[in-house]
Parts: sequence; structure tokens; C-alpha cells
Amino acid sequence: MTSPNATLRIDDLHKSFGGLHVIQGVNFTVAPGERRLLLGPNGAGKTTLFNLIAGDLKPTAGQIRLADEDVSDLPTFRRAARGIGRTFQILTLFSRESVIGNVIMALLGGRPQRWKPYGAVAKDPALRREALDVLARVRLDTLADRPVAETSYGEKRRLEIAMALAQAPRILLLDEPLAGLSKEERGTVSALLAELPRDLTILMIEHDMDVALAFAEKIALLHHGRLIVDGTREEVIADPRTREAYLAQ
Ligand SMILES: Nc1ncnc2c1ncn2[C@@H]1O[C@H](COP(=O)(O)OP(=O)(O)OP(=O)(O)O)[C@@H](O)[C@H]1O
Repeated sequence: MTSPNATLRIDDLHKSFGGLHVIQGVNFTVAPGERRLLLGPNGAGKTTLFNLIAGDLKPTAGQIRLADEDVSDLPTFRRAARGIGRTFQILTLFSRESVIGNVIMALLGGRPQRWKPYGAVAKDPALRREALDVLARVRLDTLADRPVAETSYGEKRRLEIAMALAQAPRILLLDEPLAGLSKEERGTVSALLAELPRDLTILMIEHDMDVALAFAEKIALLHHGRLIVDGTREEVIADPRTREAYLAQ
């Protein structure tokens, strides 16, 4: 399989934890600008695959390429600097800091200013403006100075997306961005995801089928660590293996 222009390309990826083979020879590519959904029953290996792509786990075998560069041996922070952004299923925010303070820290992550005292850098008007622009993309600019501890769960989830966007990723890995959200919040998050620019490639794990299927153009279905179906939304929905994988749960 050759896709020279793929944003992400995974070749024969394996991951075992002791005798448990969680990822068993996964091959797939994500094209620039694509909206790809990663589906699979509980325990299929979806989050493990995200951890392997982001660099939080080391593969047992196989390769991961970002825009043709082999990043398989790079640590997480170097992959983030190359353009792999992600959100987590479990919130990872600084709750005592303000909403904008969290985004400023994310903006500073890859810049030389991060070595200067945070208090001084955080007051830089240009940096603040940049952070407000990022917050506007997730509709949180009006809450910029609120401590994270005083925001709702849904607002925290949107802030996590803002922090990933602040690092200007080429590909964004979204791990269940709608999990635990109210109906109203789900609407807000799905609308802001639909507005993200097409130069950003998105790979998403999501169990909310209405939103996920509306969002995704292509779908990969993982089952017991193998991609058993990989194609357009219509092909994957129509494939009997999709139904079997979910019924077997
Ligand atoms: N660090 C680890 N050590 C041992 N086993 C692990 C580890 N991480 C994940 N696993 C196992 O790997 C399998 C796949 O887990 P993973 O979280 O990737 O699945 P998932 O498809 O994301 O599931 P869910 O939809 O429930 O989040 C599970 O059996 C899990 O217990």
C-alpha cells in the first residue's frame, strides 16, 4: 500500500502487553484534511492505537509516519512538535489556572518563550490575543479569565480541544470528544468540530453514532486489535462485519 502524500501512515503496527496482543498488525493511512472515524467495541484497542500514534506507548513492531517522516522512535513531545495533537478521554487541565492561562501554556509549549518566567510571559498582549482567538474557536473566549475549577464539564472538554488546537497540529486525535456531555453540549462540540479548517486532518474515536457518522467521511473499524473494515462511511455501515463486531460485544 503506497500513499506518498498521506498525513498519517501506519504500517504493520503491533502492541503487546505481556502475552496480551492488543494491536495485531494494523495498516492504515489518513489523507490530508480527512475526517476519519475510528470505531470499535470496548477493548478493541482504539485508545492504545492513539497512544502509539501520539508516542505515549512504544510499538512492539511496525512503523508510524507523519507526512512521510518516520516518527516511530520519537518521544511524545517531539511528535507533538511535528504536528500530532491529541485530546484525552480523561481531563488533563490545570484547574487552578484560568481558562486562558491553560491555552497560553499550550501555546508556549513549543516556543523559546517557555523558558522565561510564566508570570511575565502570560501578560504579553500578543500572546493573550492569540490565546483568545483559539478560545473563540471553541466558544470559550467569554470565559477566558475564569478559573478552570469553576467551569462546567462540557467547558473543560472544549478547553482541551482548544489546548490541542493551540499547538497548531497537522493531525488532531480526538478521543471521545462527546463522552459525558449533555445534549446541548454535544451540539456545541459537533458544530465547532465541523468548523475546523480543512488543512487540519482529524482522526476521532467516538461512540455517539449520530454525531460520529455525520462527521466522518471514512471509517476504520477495529476489532480485537485488527482493522476488520476500512472504507467510506457508506461501505463500513453496509458491511456485515460492522454489525457482527458490535453484536459480539
Ligand atoms: N497498559 C496496559 N497494560 C495492559 N493492558 C492494557 C494496557 N492498556 C490497555 N490494555 C488492554 O488493551 C485492551 C484494549 O484497550 P483500549 O483501551 O485500547 O481499548 P478501547 O478500544 O479504547 O476501549 P474503550 O472503547 O473501552 O475505551 C484492553 O483489553 C485493555 O485492558
